[in-house]
Amino acid sequence: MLKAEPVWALGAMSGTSLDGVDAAALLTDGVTILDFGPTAYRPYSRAERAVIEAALGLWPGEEGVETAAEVVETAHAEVLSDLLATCPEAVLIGFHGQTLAHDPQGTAGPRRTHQAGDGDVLAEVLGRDVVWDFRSSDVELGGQGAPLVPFFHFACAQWAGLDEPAGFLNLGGVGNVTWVDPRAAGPEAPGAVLAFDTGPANAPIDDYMRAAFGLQNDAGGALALSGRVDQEAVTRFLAHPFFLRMPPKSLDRNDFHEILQGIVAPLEDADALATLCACAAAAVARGFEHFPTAPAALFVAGGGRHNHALMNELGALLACPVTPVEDLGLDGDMLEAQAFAYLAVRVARGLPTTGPSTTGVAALVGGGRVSVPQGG
Ligand SMILES: Nc1ncnc2c1ncn2[C@@H]1O[C@H](COP(=O)(O)OP(=O)(O)OP(=O)(O)O)[C@@H](O)[C@H]1O
Ligand SMILES: CC(=O)N[C@H]1[C@@H]2OC[C@@H](O2)[C@@H](O)[C@@H]1O[C@H](C)C(=O)O
Repeated sequence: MLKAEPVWALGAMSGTSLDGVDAAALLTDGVTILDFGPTAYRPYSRAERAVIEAALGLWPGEEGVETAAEVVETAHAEVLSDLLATCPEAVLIGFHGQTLAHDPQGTAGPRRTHQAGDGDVLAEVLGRDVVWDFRSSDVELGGQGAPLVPFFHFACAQWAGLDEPAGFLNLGGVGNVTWVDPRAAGPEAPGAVLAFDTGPANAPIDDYMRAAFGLQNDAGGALALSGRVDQEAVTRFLAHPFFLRMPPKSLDRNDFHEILQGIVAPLEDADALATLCACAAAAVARGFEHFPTAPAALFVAGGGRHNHALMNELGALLACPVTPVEDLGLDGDMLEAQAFAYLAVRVARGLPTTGPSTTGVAALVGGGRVSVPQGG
């Protein structure tokens, strides 16, 4: 087990938007953020993305999973060895892997979650201890297995010197939000955080752009900004049973695929995109109803903060200021990668990574397996 001294760790995240791997270095003792280090990004090629996409919804042992895992491992080995070259002092690596399937409710079989990529392989290639499989034990113990970033959001709030409750929103493929009270003693203290997935965010927007135009995304939300929101469709979207559930709650990438397909089908392109942005923002606003107190501000990370239509919708719906996490001095493209560096150190120190207020697990849980390089 690591001592309580700060160490440099690397973290890597391959998110639900399937765009690529984010990696970042962090100096931490697993409680406090002491410094942010270099970052790196490695996009998936079209062919790699297609392999991963074909494996979405699959569980270990099913055909296609092994090939997807190899793509994930190769991309991570590349980006993490580049990052190690710029931060050789890193002693530990947090490796999330790629979620292929997530069913913590057990709606289609046993309750389970599946992240592709083997930590043993990366430990061997990179010559460092690798912490991975962060979600399984939480799900086995009755939790949602997601979101995992909330304890790091708490550390970010303290690092930024916030002194009243605030929200941290991640707009990735899926959205997740953390209400944080930075005055609490630590992230695991009662009342420190409340977190849950909010709903779909960029994934349906990207899927639409790919199908309609062969593009990766609606850059800056430009097309959505020229469209008109179908408010009646947003109301239909909000009738989805997910919004009736109390947190904790989490989502798989395509959980809203069918309903959103139905919503956009009759609309013109620009109106469809404007409506998808309005749905993502309305889902966040619904989430606010669960917060213990009104947050002083909502700080937004993830690629969706670059989508001005989405950010405008959020600003219009929420009573508090909505701003990118850059306003706190944080890097909104790397927050999740940094979170997995932070969580890796917590695992190595035997500290919990999730709890009743983040995943709904009955007690605090330290998720994650540690792979040690052979002979290391
Ligand atoms: N300039 C931009 N304009 C619009 N959308 C953007 C822009 N830049 C990135 N995005 C979108 O942001 C997403 C990537 O963000 P991010 O890396 O935060 O997601 P992720 O980590 O893959 O997903 P998740 O957090 O759900 O796991 C993609 O859907 C991408 O299309
Ligand atoms: C199962 C899974 O991989 N969920 C992702 C996804 O992407 C955003 C949201 O849904 C969040 O719950 C989670 O990722 C972040 C890193 C988390 O666990 O905090």
